[in-house]
Amino acid sequence: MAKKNQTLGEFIIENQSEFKYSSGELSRLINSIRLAAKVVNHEVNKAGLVDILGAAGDTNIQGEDQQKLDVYANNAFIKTLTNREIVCGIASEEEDDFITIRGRNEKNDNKYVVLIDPLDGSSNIDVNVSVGTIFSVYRRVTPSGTPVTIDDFLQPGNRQVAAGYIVYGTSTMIVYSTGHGVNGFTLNPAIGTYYLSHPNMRFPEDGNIYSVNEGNYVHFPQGVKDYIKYCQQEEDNRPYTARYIGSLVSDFHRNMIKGGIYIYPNTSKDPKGKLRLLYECNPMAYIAEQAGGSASDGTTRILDIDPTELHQRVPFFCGSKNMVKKAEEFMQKA
Ligand SMILES: O=P(O)(O)OC[C@H]1O[C@](O)(COP(=O)(O)O)[C@@H](O)[C@@H]1O
Ligand SMILES: [Mg+2]
Ligand SMILES: [Mg+2]
Repeated sequence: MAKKNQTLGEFIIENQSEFKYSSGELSRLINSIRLAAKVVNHEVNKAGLVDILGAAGDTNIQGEDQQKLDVYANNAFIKTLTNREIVCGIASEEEDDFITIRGRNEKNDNKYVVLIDPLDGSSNIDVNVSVGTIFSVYRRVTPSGTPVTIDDFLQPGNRQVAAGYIVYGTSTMIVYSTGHGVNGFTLNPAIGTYYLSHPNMRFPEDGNIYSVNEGNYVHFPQGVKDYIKYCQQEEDNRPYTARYIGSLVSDFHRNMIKGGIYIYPNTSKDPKGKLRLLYECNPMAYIAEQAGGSASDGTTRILDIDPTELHQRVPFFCGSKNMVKKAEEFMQKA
């Protein structure tokens, strides 16, 4: 049973046996993410003082200008996971292709692959608005000891064994699940320890917050336009409140605590949407469902989508169960 203010380290050890394949490997993996998150948090917190603001000068495979903090966070997570010899492969928003991790003597019998969005909400880095990191963990499908292949990464979200995010905001938190509910841990920066501050997090079934970039309204599908009109009507407990931080992790986190829906639909500009299935939508959908919420692409459950590409994009509707259901009804009707 999760005890409030338990440290993350204690929680990981205590709950290890809950995990079907428990061999300590997944615990060590979560511990590595905890460590890398502290390294990144340290840099984020003094972003204005050190040369970490602004663009790094390169573009990633998505055609986006990489920010210096994107690159820093990417290196921090890859280095930590590689050095601790805890995974056999890593895929990242900031890497064109997946990385094969070769352990000692070129043999790697680690069982897990990790997919990460090292820095989520990059457009907010330079303006001191909260950003995050998102991670997703799978057991490999190829034989242990052999180099990973793309098949180890292109698995549907319902096969995740763990997922979570770090939010670097007014406080720094790790929120994750290994399939037994969602727990949130807050970092005490003075001593560098995470404490269980939000045990058993649950999405309220209903909410009154909607998060969507209405600046793209004219490009939205009719169903989304109709749903936004519905949110703005004077009726029942509406109009809802519009809140959009522009960092998926932060918008999701607020909506999970208060009740709400986040929508990044396909648009006439981006027919497949903007967010990436493997390291943004799958892990957030996993957390949402573990917390009693739901996530779809407007019709199909996100976790049931069979991935075909490492950086593929999907429309994303995620949050309080009844709000997502209502938005899907508008998408079907349109
Ligand atoms: O500026 P827009 O088009 O509203 O997009 C904001 C969305 O894009 C993202 O920044 C994409 O993530 P990255 O910053 O990791 O590329 C989300 O965090 C956010 O919700
Ligand atoms: Mg992102
Ligand atoms: Mg990112």
